[in-house]
Amino acid sequence: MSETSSLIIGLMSGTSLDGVDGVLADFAGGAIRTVSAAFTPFPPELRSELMALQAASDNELEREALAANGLARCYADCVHQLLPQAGGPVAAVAVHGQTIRHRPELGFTRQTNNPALLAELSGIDVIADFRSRDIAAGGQGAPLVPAFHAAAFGKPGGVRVVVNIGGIGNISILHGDGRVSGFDTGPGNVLMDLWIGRHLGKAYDEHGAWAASGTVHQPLLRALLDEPYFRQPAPKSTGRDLFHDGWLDARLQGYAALPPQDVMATLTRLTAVTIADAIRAAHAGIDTVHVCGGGAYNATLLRELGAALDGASVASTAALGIAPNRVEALAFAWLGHRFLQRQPGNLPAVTGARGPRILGALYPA
Ligand SMILES: Nc1ncnc2c1ncn2[C@@H]1O[C@H](COP(=O)(O)OP(=O)(O)OP(=O)(O)O)[C@@H](O)[C@H]1O
Ligand SMILES: CC(=O)N[C@H]1[C@@H]2OC[C@@H](O2)[C@@H](O)[C@@H]1O[C@H](C)C(=O)O
Repeated sequence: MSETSSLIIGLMSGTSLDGVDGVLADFAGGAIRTVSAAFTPFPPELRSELMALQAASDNELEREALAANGLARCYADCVHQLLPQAGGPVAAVAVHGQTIRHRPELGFTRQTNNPALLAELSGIDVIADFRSRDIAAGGQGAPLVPAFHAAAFGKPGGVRVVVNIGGIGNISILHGDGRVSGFDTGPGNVLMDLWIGRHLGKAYDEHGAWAASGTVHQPLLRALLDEPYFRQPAPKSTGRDLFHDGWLDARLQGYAALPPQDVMATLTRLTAVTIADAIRAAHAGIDTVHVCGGGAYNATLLRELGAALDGASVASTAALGIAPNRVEALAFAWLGHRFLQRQPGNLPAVTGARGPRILGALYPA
């Protein structure tokens, strides 16, 4: 480990399963600064294997180990894209891994990865496995980004709301007195991606154009909203363990005649209203929300979110200085920085853990 370097690389591959977002960050003097960013898409075979590993399947122990090796190679590619901009030693690579199971109620979460191989391929200390200590302390192990949102976006004396819309959605309410609340709201893009993939063979609905061509179907929306997770009190977190194709297909029974673009419009509305309801329940009278994650590029979704919040203004985190597609990777760089300082990374008020804990495990170079 380079004790003197303030540079840390953060790597995030999230529930959308599109690839690896990486940032090279500089934490010198207590600042949080992005030096450069990179994206490494997953090779198609790795993506489909990671997708298959989201549910129980044949010979999954061996297949998971092989996928972890493939992932580590993708992470190493992303690190090698970022290193030329470092201009000096990098203290550590902080890597999330790929969630393939998230079952805090059973006492585990699994972010597959081979951090030892990444340390070998990069020659840099690797910090991995950020969620399991929080779960060991009775927490959800997620969401972890609210602590980073508070550090990067908090506004003393005023309330800020940050919404991450990745595969899953999660909110952070940053209160003016320093208190932070937050939880996973439910589906972000995961159901929309699934639906457009099935009908148009596309990875996602570019700018929400397809959804905008359809009409929201109220009975289907009510059927989708009739999911106990939405009413469950925080702390709570979720993932593809709940929101997968089987979940959607069960609720679509009886709606086979609906035009697919109407289903898309309804799924987009579902994401917007579940996020808006969660924000309203956590704090009344919000006039602005800041969105990050890939959903920030879906104009229809942002319009729906503003409407569901009674006309509140919806901006991207770019307005606060960090591009929406960089926030999560930067959050993991920050969590790596906390680990190196032996500072807690979790917020017990968010995850429900018994107390603050240092998150992560070190694989020396
Ligand atoms: N131009 C765009 N138009 C519409 N949607 C987009 C656009 N760009 C990205 N997205 C959406 O954002 C998703 C990727 O978001 P992101 O990378 O934040 O997710 P993630 O980090 O994998 O998920 P999570 O935060 O749940 O772990 C894509 O799958 C797509 O649905
Ligand atoms: C178990 C897991 O990987 N959860 C992810 C997922 O993607 C969004 C949401 O669900 C959030 O809970 C979390 O990611 C972010 C980075 C978090 O921990 O805050």
